[in-house]
Amino acid sequence: DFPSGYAGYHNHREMVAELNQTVADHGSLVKLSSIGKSHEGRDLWALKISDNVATDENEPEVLFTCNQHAREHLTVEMCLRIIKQYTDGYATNANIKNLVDSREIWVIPSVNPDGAEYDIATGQFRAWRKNRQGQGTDPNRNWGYQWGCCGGSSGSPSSETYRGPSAFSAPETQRVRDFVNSRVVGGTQQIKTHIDWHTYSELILWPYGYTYNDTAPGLDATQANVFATLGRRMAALNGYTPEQSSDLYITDGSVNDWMWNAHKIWSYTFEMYPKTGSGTSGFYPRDTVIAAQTARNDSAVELFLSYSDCAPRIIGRTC
Ligand SMILES: NS(=O)(=O)N[C@@H](Cc1ccccc1)C(=O)O
Ligand SMILES: [Zn+2]
Repeated sequence: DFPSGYAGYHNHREMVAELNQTVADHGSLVKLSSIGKSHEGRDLWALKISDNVATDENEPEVLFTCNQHAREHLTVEMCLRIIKQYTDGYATNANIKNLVDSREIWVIPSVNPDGAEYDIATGQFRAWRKNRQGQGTDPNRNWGYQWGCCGGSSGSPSSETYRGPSAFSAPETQRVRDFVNSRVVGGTQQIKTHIDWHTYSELILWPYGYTYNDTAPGLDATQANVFATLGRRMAALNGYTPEQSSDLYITDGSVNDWMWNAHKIWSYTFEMYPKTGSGTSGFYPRDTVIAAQTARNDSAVELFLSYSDCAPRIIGRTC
């Protein structure tokens, strides 16, 4: 379990209990389902939030994924914050009610539960990043677009950025892939926008990560402008630094590149608090920061949801 000073973080059992409590408290707004199993057999939970939640309505869908990287425990708290905002807030906040009524919101609070549990299993943090297959695969180098193309990952199993033996070799990326693929209804991908939550550095990142170029096959200048404009608008609200992810460093096989190329989903990474840290200490802020550092993103998430029907509207275009 988490060491003292970190009890406010949810371990896997506590996270599942929180999801079940949300179903108990807001049964008409949420539907909890498993999209399958992790390598070690833990359920990968997805919570759907919407009015008429049992019906697949013709509404734009939004996906939030958290905890691809095991040690980035603050991101689980961020996904739980989004769930709380858009369920508890429904009855009292008109903006929240409008967004829940007009969208279908999917939240996957832990993509890598095996790694997250391994990181805390001894009661001392292990600074574990990857999943638990063999020496570990980095889920965020295992996605199937430009996998291993460009020096943005490692072929060495011991590496922190090991891409795996093949694209989608990790059960966890396979399950999220299959879920997203399943949201193609009548030939149209219903999920329009996505945020993948990470720590740390306080950044908002967008594709492509595999190339330094702003435009590349499947991503033209107008689309790059939409990514940057919406990214900058969100950064103005949470104080993070907005940039194309390759401005940070080249990555290949990241979730954002696949979401965009395979489905044209406007897919971002948010790197949360802290802005800087000494090595791995930055991954372990005490639980006293959880409330402020998750609520810090409330307005950026609200703006994101408001543009999720048509992100190009941010630059005055129609869909
Ligand atoms: N969370 S992190 O420290 O691992 N940083 C992320 C940053 C990142 C995320 C998405 C695309 C490119 C880069 C990573 O996957 O390397
Ligand atoms: Zn990460």
